[in-house]
Amino acid sequence: MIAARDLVVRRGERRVLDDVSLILERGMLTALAGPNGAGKTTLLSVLAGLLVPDAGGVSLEGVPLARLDRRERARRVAWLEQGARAAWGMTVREVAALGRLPHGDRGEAEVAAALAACGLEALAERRVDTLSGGEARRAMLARALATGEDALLLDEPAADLDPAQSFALMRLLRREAERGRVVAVVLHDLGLAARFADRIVLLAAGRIAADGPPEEVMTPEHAGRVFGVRIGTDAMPRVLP
Ligand SMILES: Nc1ncnc2c1ncn2[C@@H]1O[C@H](COP(=O)(O)OP(=O)(O)OP(=O)(O)O)[C@@H](O)[C@H]1O
Repeated sequence: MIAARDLVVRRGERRVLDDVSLILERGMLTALAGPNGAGKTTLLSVLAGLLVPDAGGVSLEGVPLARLDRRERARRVAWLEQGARAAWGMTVREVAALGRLPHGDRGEAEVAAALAACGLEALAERRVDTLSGGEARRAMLARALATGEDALLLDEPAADLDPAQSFALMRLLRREAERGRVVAVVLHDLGLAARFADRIVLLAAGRIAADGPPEEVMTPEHAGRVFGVRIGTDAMPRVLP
Protein backbone atom coordinates (compact mmCIF):
# COMPACT_ATOMS: atom_id res chain seq x y z
CA MET A 1 0.00 0.00 0.00
CA ILE A 2 0.92 3.66 -0.34
CA ALA A 3 0.49 5.75 2.79
CA ALA A 4 0.65 9.53 2.77
CA ARG A 5 0.78 11.40 6.01
CA ASP A 6 0.14 15.11 6.71
CA LEU A 7 1.23 16.28 3.26
CA VAL A 8 1.79 19.97 2.76
CA VAL A 9 2.91 21.52 -0.54
CA ARG A 10 3.35 25.29 -0.67
CA ARG A 11 3.42 27.44 -3.77
CA GLY A 12 4.41 30.87 -2.62
CA GLU A 13 2.12 31.80 0.25
CA ARG A 14 -0.50 29.28 -0.75
CA ARG A 15 -0.82 25.70 0.47
CA VAL A 16 -1.89 23.75 -2.60
CA LEU A 17 -1.86 20.60 -0.45
CA ASP A 18 -2.90 21.33 3.07
CA ASP A 19 -2.51 18.49 5.56
CA VAL A 20 -3.55 15.64 3.32
CA SER A 21 -3.37 12.12 4.73
CA LEU A 22 -4.52 9.07 2.85
CA ILE A 23 -3.85 5.37 2.49
CA LEU A 24 -4.17 3.68 -0.90
CA GLU A 25 -4.74 -0.03 -0.45
CA ARG A 26 -3.85 -2.70 -2.94
CA GLY A 27 -6.83 -4.21 -4.72
CA MET A 28 -8.84 -1.00 -4.76
CA LEU A 29 -9.53 1.37 -7.62
CA THR A 30 -9.41 4.89 -6.20
CA ALA A 31 -10.55 7.92 -8.17
CA LEU A 32 -9.25 11.39 -7.30
CA ALA A 33 -11.71 14.07 -8.28
CA GLY A 34 -12.11 17.76 -7.63
CA PRO A 35 -12.27 21.11 -9.38
CA ASN A 36 -9.46 22.51 -11.54
CA GLY A 37 -6.62 23.62 -9.33
CA ALA A 38 -7.78 21.54 -6.34
CA GLY A 39 -4.39 19.84 -6.05
CA LYS A 40 -5.02 16.47 -7.72
CA THR A 41 -1.93 16.47 -9.93
CA THR A 42 0.17 17.81 -7.07
CA LEU A 43 -1.06 15.01 -4.80
CA LEU A 44 -0.46 12.31 -7.43
CA SER A 45 3.07 13.54 -8.10
CA VAL A 46 3.87 13.49 -4.38
CA LEU A 47 2.45 9.95 -4.15
CA ALA A 48 4.68 8.96 -7.08
CA GLY A 49 7.73 10.41 -5.34
CA LEU A 50 8.26 12.96 -8.11
CA LEU A 51 7.58 15.97 -5.95
CA VAL A 52 8.98 16.28 -2.45
CA PRO A 53 6.39 17.77 -0.09
CA ASP A 54 7.21 20.69 2.21
CA ALA A 55 5.94 18.63 5.11
CA GLY A 56 4.71 15.09 5.65
CA GLY A 57 5.79 12.01 3.78
CA VAL A 58 4.82 9.04 1.66
CA SER A 59 5.72 5.41 2.18
CA LEU A 60 5.40 2.36 -0.02
CA GLU A 61 4.83 -0.82 2.01
CA GLY A 62 6.16 0.99 5.05
CA VAL A 63 9.35 2.22 3.38
CA PRO A 64 9.60 6.00 2.89
CA LEU A 65 9.68 6.81 -0.84
CA ALA A 66 12.58 9.13 -0.14
CA ARG A 67 14.64 6.09 0.87
CA LEU A 68 14.11 4.23 -2.42
CA ASP A 69 16.48 5.03 -5.22
CA ARG A 70 14.90 6.60 -8.30
CA ARG A 71 15.20 3.49 -10.38
CA GLU A 72 13.48 1.27 -7.85
CA ARG A 73 10.74 3.83 -7.35
CA ALA A 74 10.19 4.04 -11.10
CA ARG A 75 10.04 0.25 -11.34
CA ARG A 76 7.49 -0.07 -8.58
CA VAL A 77 5.31 2.98 -9.13
CA ALA A 78 4.14 3.64 -12.67
CA TRP A 79 3.09 7.18 -13.42
CA LEU A 80 1.14 8.57 -16.34
CA GLU A 81 1.34 12.33 -16.47
CA GLN A 82 -1.53 14.52 -17.52
CA GLY A 83 -1.64 14.96 -21.29
CA ALA A 84 1.37 12.66 -21.81
CA ARG A 85 2.06 12.21 -25.50
CA ALA A 86 4.95 10.80 -27.44
CA ALA A 87 5.50 13.31 -30.21
CA TRP A 88 8.23 11.68 -32.22
CA GLY A 89 8.24 8.81 -34.65
CA MET A 90 8.51 5.75 -32.45
CA THR A 91 6.22 2.82 -32.88
CA VAL A 92 3.51 2.02 -30.36
CA ARG A 93 5.49 -1.06 -29.29
CA GLU A 94 8.63 1.04 -28.74
CA VAL A 95 6.67 3.54 -26.64
CA ALA A 96 5.23 0.74 -24.50
CA ALA A 97 8.75 -0.69 -24.15
CA LEU A 98 9.91 2.63 -22.63
CA GLY A 99 8.06 1.41 -19.55
CA ARG A 100 10.80 -1.19 -19.12
CA LEU A 101 13.63 1.36 -18.92
CA PRO A 102 13.84 1.35 -15.11
CA HIS A 103 13.97 -2.45 -15.21
CA GLY A 104 16.82 -2.44 -17.69
CA ASP A 105 15.29 -5.29 -19.70
CA ARG A 106 13.28 -5.59 -22.90
CA GLY A 107 10.37 -7.09 -20.99
CA GLU A 108 8.87 -8.49 -24.18
CA ALA A 109 6.18 -10.45 -22.34
CA GLU A 110 5.16 -7.43 -20.22
CA VAL A 111 5.10 -5.15 -23.27
CA ALA A 112 3.00 -7.65 -25.24
CA ALA A 113 0.60 -8.02 -22.31
CA ALA A 114 0.30 -4.24 -21.93
CA LEU A 115 -0.39 -3.77 -25.65
CA ALA A 116 -3.03 -6.50 -25.54
CA ALA A 117 -4.64 -5.05 -22.41
CA CYS A 118 -4.90 -1.66 -24.12
CA GLY A 119 -6.33 -3.13 -27.34
CA LEU A 120 -3.27 -1.99 -29.30
CA GLU A 121 -2.07 -5.22 -30.90
CA ALA A 122 -3.19 -4.17 -34.37
CA LEU A 123 -1.46 -0.80 -33.96
CA ALA A 124 1.75 -2.09 -32.39
CA GLU A 125 3.98 -1.27 -35.38
CA ARG A 126 2.34 2.07 -36.20
CA ARG A 127 4.24 5.31 -35.54
CA VAL A 128 2.71 7.09 -32.56
CA ASP A 129 2.73 10.42 -34.39
CA THR A 130 0.15 9.01 -36.80
CA LEU A 131 -2.32 7.97 -34.11
CA SER A 132 -5.56 9.65 -33.11
CA GLY A 133 -5.65 11.39 -29.73
CA GLY A 134 -7.42 8.49 -28.04
CA GLU A 135 -5.10 5.88 -29.59
CA ALA A 136 -2.06 7.87 -28.51
CA ARG A 137 -3.46 8.08 -24.98
CA ARG A 138 -3.77 4.29 -24.91
CA ALA A 139 -0.17 3.91 -26.12
CA MET A 140 1.00 6.00 -23.16
CA LEU A 141 -1.17 3.90 -20.87
CA ALA A 142 0.49 0.76 -22.25
CA ARG A 143 3.87 2.25 -21.32
CA ALA A 144 2.68 2.76 -17.73
CA LEU A 145 1.20 -0.74 -17.57
CA ALA A 146 4.41 -2.31 -18.82
CA THR A 147 6.30 -0.63 -15.98
CA GLY A 148 4.63 -0.86 -12.65
CA GLU A 149 4.90 -3.67 -10.21
CA ASP A 150 3.12 -2.21 -7.19
CA ALA A 151 1.22 0.86 -8.18
CA LEU A 152 -0.35 2.67 -11.10
CA LEU A 153 -0.89 6.41 -10.66
CA LEU A 154 -2.63 7.92 -13.65
CA ASP A 155 -3.48 11.57 -14.23
CA GLU A 156 -6.58 11.93 -16.39
CA PRO A 157 -6.08 8.85 -18.55
CA ALA A 158 -9.68 9.05 -19.78
CA ALA A 159 -9.29 12.46 -21.42
CA ASP A 160 -9.70 12.02 -25.23
CA LEU A 161 -11.34 8.61 -24.89
CA ASP A 162 -14.79 7.89 -26.32
CA PRO A 163 -17.38 6.22 -24.03
CA ALA A 164 -16.53 2.67 -25.11
CA GLN A 165 -12.80 3.28 -24.64
CA SER A 166 -13.39 4.99 -21.28
CA PHE A 167 -15.33 1.99 -20.05
CA ALA A 168 -12.68 -0.37 -21.38
CA LEU A 169 -10.04 1.68 -19.57
CA MET A 170 -11.91 1.55 -16.28
CA ARG A 171 -12.47 -2.20 -16.58
CA LEU A 172 -8.77 -2.61 -17.29
CA LEU A 173 -7.90 -0.55 -14.20
CA ARG A 174 -10.27 -2.66 -12.12
CA ARG A 175 -8.49 -5.79 -13.31
CA GLU A 176 -5.12 -4.25 -12.46
CA ALA A 177 -6.42 -3.46 -8.96
CA GLU A 178 -7.79 -6.99 -8.60
CA ARG A 179 -4.34 -8.33 -9.49
CA GLY A 180 -3.19 -6.67 -6.28
CA ARG A 181 -1.87 -3.34 -7.48
CA VAL A 182 -2.54 0.04 -5.95
CA VAL A 183 -4.46 1.96 -8.62
CA ALA A 184 -5.27 5.65 -8.29
CA VAL A 185 -6.59 7.72 -11.13
CA VAL A 186 -7.51 11.39 -11.54
CA LEU A 187 -10.87 11.68 -13.28
CA HIS A 188 -12.92 14.69 -14.26
CA ASP A 189 -15.79 12.49 -15.43
CA LEU A 190 -17.73 12.00 -12.22
CA GLY A 191 -20.06 9.50 -13.87
CA LEU A 192 -17.09 7.33 -14.75
CA ALA A 193 -15.71 7.64 -11.23
CA ALA A 194 -19.08 6.80 -9.69
CA ARG A 195 -19.59 3.72 -11.85
CA PHE A 196 -16.21 2.10 -11.65
CA ALA A 197 -14.24 3.30 -8.63
CA ASP A 198 -14.34 1.52 -5.29
CA ARG A 199 -13.50 4.77 -3.61
CA ILE A 200 -13.61 8.44 -4.52
CA VAL A 201 -11.35 10.98 -2.87
CA LEU A 202 -12.73 14.46 -3.44
CA LEU A 203 -10.16 17.24 -3.20
CA ALA A 204 -11.07 20.89 -2.82
CA ALA A 205 -8.58 23.72 -2.32
CA GLY A 206 -5.81 21.33 -1.31
CA ARG A 207 -7.83 19.44 1.28
CA ILE A 208 -9.80 16.22 1.30
CA ALA A 209 -13.46 17.27 1.19
CA ALA A 210 -14.86 13.74 1.09
CA ASP A 211 -13.47 10.22 0.91
CA GLY A 212 -15.41 6.99 0.64
CA PRO A 213 -17.43 4.74 -1.65
CA PRO A 214 -19.08 6.54 -4.61
CA GLU A 215 -22.56 6.44 -3.12
CA GLU A 216 -21.33 8.34 -0.06
CA VAL A 217 -19.18 10.82 -1.92
CA MET A 218 -21.27 11.60 -5.01
CA THR A 219 -24.06 13.36 -3.18
CA PRO A 220 -25.85 16.56 -4.27
CA GLU A 221 -24.47 18.20 -1.14
CA HIS A 222 -20.82 17.45 -2.04
CA ALA A 223 -21.37 18.37 -5.70
CA GLY A 224 -22.83 21.71 -4.64
CA ARG A 225 -20.18 22.46 -2.04
CA VAL A 226 -17.12 21.29 -3.99
CA PHE A 227 -18.00 21.88 -7.65
CA GLY A 228 -20.78 24.44 -7.37
CA VAL A 229 -23.04 22.35 -9.59
CA ARG A 230 -26.26 20.49 -9.00
CA ILE A 231 -26.37 16.80 -9.72
CA GLY A 232 -29.46 14.70 -10.14
CA THR A 233 -29.98 11.03 -10.53
CA ASP A 234 -32.96 10.83 -12.82
CA ALA A 235 -33.08 13.64 -15.36
CA MET A 236 -30.55 12.56 -17.99
CA PRO A 237 -30.40 9.45 -20.14
CA ARG A 238 -27.50 7.39 -18.87
CA VAL A 239 -24.95 5.42 -20.87
CA LEU A 240 -24.66 2.05 -19.18
CA PRO A 241 -21.25 0.42 -18.89
N1 LIG B 1 4.91 24.92 -10.27
C1 LIG B 1 3.89 25.62 -9.76
N2 LIG B 1 4.05 26.90 -9.38
C2 LIG B 1 3.02 27.62 -8.86
N3 LIG B 1 1.79 27.13 -8.67
C3 LIG B 1 1.58 25.84 -9.03
C4 LIG B 1 2.61 25.02 -9.57
N4 LIG B 1 2.11 23.81 -9.83
C5 LIG B 1 0.82 23.86 -9.45
N5 LIG B 1 0.51 25.07 -8.97
C6 LIG B 1 -0.81 25.51 -8.47
O1 LIG B 1 -1.23 24.58 -7.52
C7 LIG B 1 -2.64 24.40 -7.59
C8 LIG B 1 -2.94 22.90 -7.73
O2 LIG B 1 -2.51 22.48 -9.01
P1 LIG B 1 -2.80 21.00 -9.54
O3 LIG B 1 -2.18 20.89 -10.90
O4 LIG B 1 -2.38 20.04 -8.51
O5 LIG B 1 -4.39 21.02 -9.64
P2 LIG B 1 -5.38 19.93 -10.28
O6 LIG B 1 -6.40 19.63 -9.24
O7 LIG B 1 -4.62 18.78 -10.85
O8 LIG B 1 -6.03 20.79 -11.43
P3 LIG B 1 -6.59 20.42 -12.93
O9 LIG B 1 -7.90 19.71 -12.71
O10 LIG B 1 -6.80 21.79 -13.52
O11 LIG B 1 -5.56 19.62 -13.63
C9 LIG B 1 -3.11 25.23 -8.77
O12 LIG B 1 -3.68 26.42 -8.29
C10 LIG B 1 -1.85 25.49 -9.56
O13 LIG B 1 -1.92 26.74 -10.23
